[in-house]
Amino acid sequence: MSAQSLMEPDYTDWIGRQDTREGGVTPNLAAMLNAAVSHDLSPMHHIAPGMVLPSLWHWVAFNEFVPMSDIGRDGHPALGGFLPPLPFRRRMWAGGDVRFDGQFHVGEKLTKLSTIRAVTMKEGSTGKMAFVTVDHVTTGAQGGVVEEEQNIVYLDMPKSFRPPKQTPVPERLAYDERVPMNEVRLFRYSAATYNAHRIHYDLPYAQQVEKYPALVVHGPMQATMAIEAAERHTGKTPVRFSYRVVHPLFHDSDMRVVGALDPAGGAIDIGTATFEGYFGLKARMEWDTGARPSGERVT
Ligand SMILES: C/C(=C\C(=O)SCCNC(=O)CCNC(=O)[C@H](O)C(C)(C)COP(=O)(O)OP(=O)(O)OC[C@H]1O[C@@H](n2cnc3c(N)ncnc32)[C@H](O)[C@@H]1OP(=O)(O)O)C(=O)O
Repeated sequence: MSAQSLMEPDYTDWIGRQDTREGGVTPNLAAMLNAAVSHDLSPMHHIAPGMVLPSLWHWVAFNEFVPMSDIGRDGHPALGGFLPPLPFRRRMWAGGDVRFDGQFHVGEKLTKLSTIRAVTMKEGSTGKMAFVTVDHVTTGAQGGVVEEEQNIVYLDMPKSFRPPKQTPVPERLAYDERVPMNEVRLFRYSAATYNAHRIHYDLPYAQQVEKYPALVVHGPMQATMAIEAAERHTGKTPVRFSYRVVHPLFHDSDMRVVGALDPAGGAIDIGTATFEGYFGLKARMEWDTGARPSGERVT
C-alpha cells in the first residue's frame, strides 16, 4: 500500500472523466422554473417557444432521471457513478464561474459535455471537506455556448449545526430587494430541477440527519435570482458570472437580493443575504465593455 493511500484516498483516476448529455428547456419546464423564481419585483415571463432563456435557466435543461435504486440516502444519485465515491455524505452546491457567449432559447436542443477537473481535500472552519470541480460546456443548436466551472462540496455529517463564518453585506448598495422564501418556493425549484435532495423539502431529514436548523435554500436558485436582479438593475447582458455560496440560507426567513455597482464599470458585485446582514451567495456579474472578462474570482 502506498503512503498516499494510507493518508487519504486517491481520486486521480476520476480526473478527466466525461459525460455528455442532450437536453433542452421545453415551454412546460420553463413555466415551472418561471413560477419558482419569480416574485413581486421580478414578475413571471410570458413563456413561448423560441423565447430567449434567462441567464442560468439552462441549469434545468439536463435534469437527471435515475432509477430509485440508484438514489443515496440524501435523495441525490449515489456517489460512485459520475462523481467519485468520496468518504463524505453531506453535499452542498459551493460555487462556480460561468462564461456566456450568445443565448439559448426555449425549445432549443442543448448539449452538455461535463468533465471532472479536480477533487481537492480541504479543511475549513466547519471541518474536513472535499471539493469536486466539474467543467461543463453547454452548446445550443443555434450557436450559443456557456462554459462553466461548478464546485460541489462534500462534508461530514455534523453532530450539530456548525455555521461557517459570516461575510457582512456592505452598507452602500445599489439595490436591496426582499424575496419571500418558504417551503413552496423550495418545492417548486426542486420540482423544476428534478432535484430530490432532501435538505430542500424533508424537514425531519434536514434537521435530524444533516443538522440544519431548517430547510436549505438551493444555491442555484439563489444564483438565478441574483443574476436576474443584476440584469434588471443594470440593463446589461452578462458575459461572466462567478459566485460562491458562503453561508446556507433557510426557508423560514425571507431572502435579500442585493447589488453594489463597481465604480470602475463593467461589473456589479451581487448576492443574496439575510436580514441579519450577511451573504448567502456572493457573486460578481461582468458584462461586455469591449475588454476581455477579468480573471477575478469571488472568494
Ligand atoms: C442544489 C444542491 C445543493 C444546494 O443547493 S446546498 C445549498 C447551497 N450551498 C450552501 O448553502 C453552501 C454554504 N456554504 C457553506 O456552508 C460554507 O461556505 C462551506 C462550503 C461549508 C465552507 O465553509 P468553511 O467555513 O468550512 O470553509 P472556509 O471558508 O474555512 O474555507 C476552507 C477552504 O475551502 C475553500 N472554500 C470555501 N468555500 C468555498 C466555495 N464556496 N467554493 C470553493 N472553495 C471554497 C476556501 O477557499 C478554503 O480554501 P483554502 O485553499 O484557502 O484552504 C445540490 O446538491 O445539487
